[in-house]
Amino acid sequence: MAEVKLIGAWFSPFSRRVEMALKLKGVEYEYIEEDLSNKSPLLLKYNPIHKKVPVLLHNGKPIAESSIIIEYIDETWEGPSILPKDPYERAMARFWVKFIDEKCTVPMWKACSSPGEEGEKAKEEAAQLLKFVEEEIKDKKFFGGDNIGLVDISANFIGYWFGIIQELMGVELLTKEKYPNLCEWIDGYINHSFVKDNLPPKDKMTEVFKAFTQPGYSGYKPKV
Ligand SMILES: N[C@@H](CCC(=O)N[C@@H](CS)C(=O)NCC(=O)O)C(=O)O
Repeated sequence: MAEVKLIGAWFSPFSRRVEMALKLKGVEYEYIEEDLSNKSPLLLKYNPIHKKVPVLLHNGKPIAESSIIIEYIDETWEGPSILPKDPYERAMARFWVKFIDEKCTVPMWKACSSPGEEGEKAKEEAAQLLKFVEEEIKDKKFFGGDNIGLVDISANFIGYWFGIIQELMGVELLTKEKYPNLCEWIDGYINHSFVKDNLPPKDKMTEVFKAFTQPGYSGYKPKV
């Protein structure tokens, strides 16, 4: 039997994406929790370039970068498709994942965490970028159509993590009034039985974000 291991961090939206993909396909795997404030020789050996989680090990061979891992999982195991079959739809799914990862996440994070002018600028930028995502989801149940797919899994920061940060920091950016479609997607997404079971508990996540904001905190913190 194939041996599948995942090096991850429980609080990481990127790790959770991969866990969701493995579970969607029904792949059995061993989970190895990484301490990002004191990286293990295992992580450094298998992801020497980025030194980040997640890393998937399949029969001892490593794959890094969550989007690449998810595509690998989709191509390797049978079960519900994570990427659309149609080449155009597949290209567009990749486009939205890239857009969310490379354009949206940092301003969203800064909108909540940066003080003063930088924070205000980030809020404006994030608000505009989220409008594109709002347009894309429109009246679809999921980005993947009727079923959860690549973009849904990959938008888990928007769907879950961001809500916790907003609440903690008292920011009201992604609201029902301004983003009704996206908020409806969030409701459907986080309450979907499969997703619900694959998200870190809100109170534990809040503690992590609280710790990041403490003066003198020296543990792992996302670099933006
Ligand atoms: N582009 C990467 C991002 C992964 C990532 O940022 N992982 C964070 C945890 S949320 C990490 O391992 N950070 C360690 C570091 O920056 O040193 C992916 O999609 O897998």
